[in-house]
Amino acid sequence: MDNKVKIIIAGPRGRMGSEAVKLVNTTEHFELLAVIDHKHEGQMLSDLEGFHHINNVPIYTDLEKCLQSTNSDVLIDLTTPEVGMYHAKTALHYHVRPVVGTTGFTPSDLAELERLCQEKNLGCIIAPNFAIGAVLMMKFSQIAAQYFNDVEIIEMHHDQKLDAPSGTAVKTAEMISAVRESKKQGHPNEKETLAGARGADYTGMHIHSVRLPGLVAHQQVLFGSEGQTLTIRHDSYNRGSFMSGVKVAVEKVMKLNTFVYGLENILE
Ligand SMILES: NC(=O)c1ccc[n+]([C@@H]2O[C@H](COP(=O)([O-])OP(=O)(O)OC[C@H]3O[C@@H](n4cnc5c(N)ncnc54)[C@H](O)[C@@H]3O)[C@@H](O)[C@H]2O)c1
Ligand SMILES: O=C(O)C1=N[C@H](C(=O)O)CCC1
Repeated sequence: MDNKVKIIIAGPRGRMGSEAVKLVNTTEHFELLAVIDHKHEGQMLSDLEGFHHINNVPIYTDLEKCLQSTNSDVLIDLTTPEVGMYHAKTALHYHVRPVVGTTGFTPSDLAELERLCQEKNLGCIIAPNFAIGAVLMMKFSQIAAQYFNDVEIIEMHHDQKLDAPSGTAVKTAEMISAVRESKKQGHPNEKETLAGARGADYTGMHIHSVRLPGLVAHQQVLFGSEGQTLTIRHDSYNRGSFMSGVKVAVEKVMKLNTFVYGLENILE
């Protein structure tokens, strides 16, 4: 019996999932037991392009079947919102701790997962952004919002992203609104002559989503008051930037029996 954390990764061929496979495969105290894909059932990961060097990792298309056949500790999910929600719930039912980077969950999805964690007395981490710099950007923005009531969030991502606004932008807005008095920003009589010009409205602050090829994941939070502005900005230039956060989350979730939403809640 070894002390390695036994891990399943859902979405191994994706931009994030393939980095996570690399991380787990090169971390001594982690062991990749299996992966969940929506195809290639019955094949081995080593059969697939880019993974020839990774031995003894079966591919399942059905998470339940995988959980019944393996003795795993943690499920890392990097898929899509609907799939991620199903995976997180299924993992908890099988007493496996989810670490979810997938974004696009609704508040009721999060509440449901929190309830399930309580019922099962199990840890689960939902992290809209695993990059330490992004977590700091959110924390610094929360501090700044205590002094600046007017704020706009501009998030910029690659054009293959499915959800808008990004999970990071939503989390930033939530953290800011926890300390900011709700305020409808801009001129009281402002009118959009082109629908959407002012972006999404979150308790009166605005969120703008940019999608362009060439981008990875970027966000700036702009504050303004009399005669001054403050801009807090974070840039992820590659998916490697998220991996130290994934590693910490996997390690921490093993010691948790509660639901955690946001990496800021587990960083020391
Ligand atoms: N938390 C973070 O730090 C962070 C960072 C980057 C991306 N993300 C999020 O992670 C998710 C994935 O992003 P990406 O850029 O890697 O996307 P991607 O499209 O490159 O990868 C998603 C993968 O999920 C797989 N998939 C779809 N349905 C599946 C199913 N039923 N079973 C198994 N696999 C399935 C797809 O085949 C694909 O390979 C998105 O929600 C994104 O917003 C989070
Ligand atoms: O590439 C993505 O997709 C990203 N999604 C997360 C979000 O929605 O905030 C984190 C950054 C990258």
